[in-house]
Amino acid sequence: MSTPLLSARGLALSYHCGAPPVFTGVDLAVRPREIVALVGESGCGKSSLLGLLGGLASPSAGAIHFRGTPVQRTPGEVAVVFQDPCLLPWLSVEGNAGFGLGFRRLGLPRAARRARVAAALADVGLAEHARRYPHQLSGGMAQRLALARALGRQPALILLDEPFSALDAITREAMQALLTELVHRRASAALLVTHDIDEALRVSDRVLLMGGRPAGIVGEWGLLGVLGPAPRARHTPRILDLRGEILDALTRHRTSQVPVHSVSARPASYRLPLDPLAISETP
Ligand SMILES: Nc1ncnc2c1ncn2[C@@H]1O[C@H](COP(=O)(O)OP(=O)(O)OP(=O)(O)O)[C@@H](O)[C@H]1O
Repeated sequence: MSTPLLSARGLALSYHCGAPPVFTGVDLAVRPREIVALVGESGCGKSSLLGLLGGLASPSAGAIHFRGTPVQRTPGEVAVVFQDPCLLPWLSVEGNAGFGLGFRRLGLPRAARRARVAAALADVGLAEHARRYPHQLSGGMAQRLALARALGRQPALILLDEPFSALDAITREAMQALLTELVHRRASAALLVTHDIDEALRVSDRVLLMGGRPAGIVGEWGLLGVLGPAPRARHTPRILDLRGEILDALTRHRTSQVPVHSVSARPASYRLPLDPLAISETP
């Protein structure tokens, strides 16, 4: 098996000295060309874990390795995409896509920067909107631009924190297909934090479930051999079985005390809400 691009061993995080840890003992790995989905109940620590992996905070314990080497700072080969596209309103689409590429430490000549931005905007279908400004974009376009900004760095690994959760269902599916296509074509890898088990089953090669208190990785499902390559059709019988399995595991490893109603009587056509545990059973 190939060396993981990114791996974590025994990661723990407490936000304050003496506070109970949000998670402990987290081991995970993301391999080249792999899309891994991280799912779990709201508040269990998914974003906090992604923040550690993306270098936005330091762990209380444990180690992060990149290409097998321990790292203190997240390398430039890792890019992060947040739920909020975080665009700079005074910069054009082109300017936002290239933001950061001009940093001196990257040493990128102007022509190379322009080529990267053009390629990234073409990849996400925004080439013809390069001169627009963020207020002239739809939510889906803004999210594609955030993805283009990450792609411009030509990352080996993209960390995504619920990047599509604010989009309508059709745009979300288009973005999911785009993400899988880009990861496969650019031979990179992705770790996707999502509330949405359907999304995890549609786009990922492997699902990790975070849960418990303090949280940890409590379940893992390899999808590639079972469901074939992503993106996948919705609601095939095997996907529905797996969705039930993951939801049951999620319920067993709950973090919070939000009441949960029976999941067994749910019809096959039941549509998961964004937070699968915030279920109010209307007849
Ligand atoms: N900066 C912070 N300071 C203190 N506590 C924090 C901070 N950020 C998050 N937390 C706490 O850490 C826990 C995990 O939060 P986190 O946002 O990582 O969960 P999550 O699984 O991503 O949630 P959601 O799915 O709702 O986004 C929560 O109890 C939260 O209140």
